[in-house]
Amino acid sequence: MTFINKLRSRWQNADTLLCVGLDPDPAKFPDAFIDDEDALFNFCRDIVDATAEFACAFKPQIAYFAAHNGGEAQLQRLIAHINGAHPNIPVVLDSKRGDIGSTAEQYAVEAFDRFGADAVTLNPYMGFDSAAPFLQRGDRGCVFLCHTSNPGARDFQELLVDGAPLYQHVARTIANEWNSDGNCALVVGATFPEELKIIRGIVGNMPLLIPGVGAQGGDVEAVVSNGKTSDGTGLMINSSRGILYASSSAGYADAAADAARELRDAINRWR
Ligand SMILES: O=C(O)c1cc(=O)[nH]c(=O)n1[C@@H]1O[C@H](COP(=O)(O)O)[C@@H](O)[C@H]1O
Repeated sequence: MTFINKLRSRWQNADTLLCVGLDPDPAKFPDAFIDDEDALFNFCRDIVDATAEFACAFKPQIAYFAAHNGGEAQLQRLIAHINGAHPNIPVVLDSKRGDIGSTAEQYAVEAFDRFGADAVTLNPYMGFDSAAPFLQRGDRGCVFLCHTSNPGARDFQELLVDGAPLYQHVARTIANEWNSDGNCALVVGATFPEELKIIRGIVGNMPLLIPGVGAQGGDVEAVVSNGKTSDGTGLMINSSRGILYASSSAGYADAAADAARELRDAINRWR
């Protein structure tokens, strides 16, 4: 099944728009993981299994694994675990790739074949040929940065180009020219709800990945009201730290499940 169809099925069947972000930081782990060589995998597996029923997608962030010796092997095991134990939940590998075509081909193999992800986050700055190796894998999703959640998003993304902010050109070009196989999605920060509304107006029903609720201060009501499609879907609203580190005690997995349920419910109130 394609990434987009898997995501749409999950939205419908599990009634959730919550994306659980997997950004494992050993400094924040419960004490039980102190001498555990597989702590990245074991901690994330516990979080995945506890939160799966509330998730429309999982989003592992590659830097949190690649920063550690042996971490990428644990990321590989983690995605294999999700694909095996929770096969209806798509995995978005957050690696924000983008390079000349020949190198991008290797990054596509990394995301889709080595790691087995359903979708990958991509930086569109280098243009169409840098995206083509990913776009050509029509069954997999290409999630392009459009208007990011951080304060520096304004530095380039809001610069006026031919009378319109650059992020609007990105949204329009991807929706009208890069999405011929229907496998594109965009990243829009929860911290920019007005821009989210404009982007939704440009891209129709295209899925949007929305990071920035919780720790970064984005407002759930504004995100859902401004970002949802007419059928009340269209969004993967991500929370990482707010779920992973809901508790550092022995009950961390139950606390993560409670945090995921609460955010799923808060999102559903505004759909
Ligand atoms: O592509 C992303 O996922 C992303 C884009 C963006 O604009 N802002 C952003 O925070 N992210 C990622 O989303 C996650 C947010 O984590 P929390 O702020 O802890 O929920 C991190 O993995 C970030 O790398």
